[in-house]
Amino acid sequence: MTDISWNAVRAVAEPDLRTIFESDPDRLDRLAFKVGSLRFDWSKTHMTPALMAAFADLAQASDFTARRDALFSGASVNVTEDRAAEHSAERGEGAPDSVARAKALHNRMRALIDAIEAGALGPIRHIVHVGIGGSALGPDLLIDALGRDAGRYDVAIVSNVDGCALEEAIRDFDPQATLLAIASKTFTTTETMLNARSAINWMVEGGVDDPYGRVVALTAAPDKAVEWGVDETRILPFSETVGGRYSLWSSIGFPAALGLGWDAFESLLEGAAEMDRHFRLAPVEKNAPLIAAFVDRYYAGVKGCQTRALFAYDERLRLLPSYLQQLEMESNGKSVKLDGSPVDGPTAPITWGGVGTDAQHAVFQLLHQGTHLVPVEFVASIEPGDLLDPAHHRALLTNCFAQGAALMRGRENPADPARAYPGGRPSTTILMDDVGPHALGALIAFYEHRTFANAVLMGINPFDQFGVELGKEIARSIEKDGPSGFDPSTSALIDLAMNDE
Ligand SMILES: O=P(O)(O)OC[C@H]1O[C@H](O)[C@H](O)[C@@H](O)[C@@H]1O
Repeated sequence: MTDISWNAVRAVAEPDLRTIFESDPDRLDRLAFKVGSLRFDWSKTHMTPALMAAFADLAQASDFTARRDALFSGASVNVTEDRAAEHSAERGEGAPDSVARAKALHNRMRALIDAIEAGALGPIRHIVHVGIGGSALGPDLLIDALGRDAGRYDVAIVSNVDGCALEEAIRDFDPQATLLAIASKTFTTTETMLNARSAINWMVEGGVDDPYGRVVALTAAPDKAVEWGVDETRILPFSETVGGRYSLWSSIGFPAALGLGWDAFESLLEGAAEMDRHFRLAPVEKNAPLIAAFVDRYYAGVKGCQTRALFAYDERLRLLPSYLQQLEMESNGKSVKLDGSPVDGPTAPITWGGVGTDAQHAVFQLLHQGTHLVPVEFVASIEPGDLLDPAHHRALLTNCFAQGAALMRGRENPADPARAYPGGRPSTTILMDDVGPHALGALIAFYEHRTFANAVLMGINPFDQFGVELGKEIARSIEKDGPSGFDPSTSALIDLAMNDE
C-alpha cells in the first residue's frame, strides 16, 4: 500500500517553479497561512494540488492519524526502547497522568527557582550549566534568542569536554556567586560529568565552603544524581519518556526559566501547546508540520536532495540551525524501519544553514549557481530585535525576501553563462510576528512535529539514537586499554598523542 502511494507521489508531474504562479494563481492562498503568530509560506516549492493529494494518500497509507494519536496518548511509540515520547505532555498536551506528573515537576522547578531568587543558595549572579546534546542545545538556543535584555544572570552553557569550553565560561565568573546546573538525562554522560567535576574543583579553589550546596541537577535519573553528591532538594527530575533532544520543556530548561523568568518559560510552553493542538487537529491541507514534512519528503525522497538549508534572518535565532541539526539528524538519520527492515529510500537529509545576511556573502553562491538542488528555508521576524535605525531590520527582511525570489526566478544570460542563474530553486519562508517566548515555543514545537511526521512517512522510529553509541564504547576502551587491539592507523594516533611515557 505504501509503495503504491509513493509511486503516486513520484508520478506527479513537476511544475516549473519560474512560472508556477501563472499556472496556479491560487497557490498563495492555499500554501501560505498563519498558525498563531507564525506565517508559513510553501508557495515557492513544487507543491501542487496533485502532489498534496498524493502525499495525503501516503500519510493515510502510513497510518499517520493512528501514529499521531499514539504519540499524544502516551503509547510506546519509541518501539526500540519500549517507551513513550511525551515532550508534549510537558506543555500540557498528552495523557492526563503524564500531564499531571509534568505539571508537578514544573511546580517543583518553580519552587526551587523562587528559593534561589530569594537568596536560599546565596547571592547567585552566574549560572554554569553543564550538559551536552539535548541537555545543552535547547537551553542555549532559548537563552541566546530571548535573553538579550533579561540581564538577570550571566548564564554559560558548557558542553564540550575540551577544557577550553569550561575555562572560557568561568573566566569572568565569581565562584562565590555561581550556581552549577548539571543537566544530563542519564547522569552518566562522560563529558558532562567531567565538566561538572572540574566546575566543583574550581569552586573549591575559589574558596566556596560548600560547593555541592550550589549544585542543581536536571535529570531523569535522580538516584544517580544523589550518588554523585547532589542533595535531593536540588534535584529537578523529568520523565524518562521525554527524549533528550525534545527536553528543553522539562527541567532541562531550568537555566532558561531562571534566567528569563518563569513567565517567559510558561509562555514558551503555551506557544508549544498551541502548535501541539494545531498538529493534532488541523486538516491535512492546513496542517503546518505535516505539509512541511510532505515538502521535506518530496525533495529528499523524490528529487534526491541530500541536504536542506535553513537560514535565520535574525541574529537572535543564530543557534537554530545547530539546534535543528540534532533534532532532525539524530531523530531521522536512520536506515531501518520500525520493523527492522531496510528503509525504501533516503531518510533525513543533512540539515545545515546559518544566519542571513552573513550567509549570502559566503555560501549562497552555491545555492544560486551550484549543481546541487538545495531546498532552502528562511526564518524571519516582522518585529525587530534591535532599537537601532529601522533601516537595519528593513535591510534584513529585504534581503531575506530577495533571496527567495532570486532562487525561484533566476535569470537567463545566453551570452554570458557564468552570469546566468538557472532559477527554479525552491524555498520556504516562516515569518514570525516576533521572536518572543510564545512564538519561539510554537516554532520549536513545529519543528518537532515536522520531524515526527517525516518519520511516519518513512516508517521509521525518530526517538532512538543508537548510532551514537559505538564511538562512545570505543572511546571507553581506548581510555581503559590504550592502543592495543586497534587498526594500525588508530593505534598510531593513540600512541603519538596519548602515550605519556
Ligand atoms: O542528557 P544526557 O543523558 O547527558 O545525554 C546527552 C546526549 O548524549 C547522547 O549521546 C545523545 O546522542 C543525545 O541525544 C543526548 O542528548
